[in-house]
Amino acid sequence: MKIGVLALQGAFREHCRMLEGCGVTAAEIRKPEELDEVKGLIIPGGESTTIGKLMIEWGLMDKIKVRVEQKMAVYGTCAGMILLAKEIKDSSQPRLGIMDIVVRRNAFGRQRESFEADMTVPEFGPESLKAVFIRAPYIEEAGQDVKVMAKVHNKIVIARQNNILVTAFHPELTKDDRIHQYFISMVKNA
Ligand SMILES: NC(=O)CC[C@H](N)C(=O)O
Repeated sequence: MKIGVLALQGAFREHCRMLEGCGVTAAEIRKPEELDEVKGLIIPGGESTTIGKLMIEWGLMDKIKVRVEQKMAVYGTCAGMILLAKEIKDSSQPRLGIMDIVVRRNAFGRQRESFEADMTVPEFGPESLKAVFIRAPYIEEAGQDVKVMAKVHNKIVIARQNNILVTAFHPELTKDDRIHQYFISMVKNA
């Protein structure tokens, strides 16, 4: 099975490494036609304004939307989560806008530019998940069809809406591959 990682800007190499470690072939995606060869897509962390602009410039914005509507599984990390959100607080930046969530960018405040936190994810069992947050957003509101999977400091940081998964943090920067394993099972069942 082949999963794509949007490789325009940001932490895409780390996601590829993580997927390969899970026994899946990872493909860096830069052109719309490369999407035809993958069953799922990861949108990495980085700078959401830059990634959004490049998605339009490279002709990927509409094609990704159509593929997700056709049930391709997609997983957005941090900036990737921002790009999937229907509403971004105080911003009109380009986005896919396909998940029923309201996000706030750089939301944990200045002292919390970057931090680690442990969280419980009921789907993953009792062992807590350590996560790295870097100028992270959080989900301020989630629609009816959105399943909240974990919170940190009482803010939503993992959520799923059908074939769309998002995390406010960067699991590709840790050794714990449970989020990637979970996404791979979403791709298999899509
Ligand atoms: N680690 C990240 O992806 C940071 C996201 C970045 N702060 C943004 O708003 O796009």
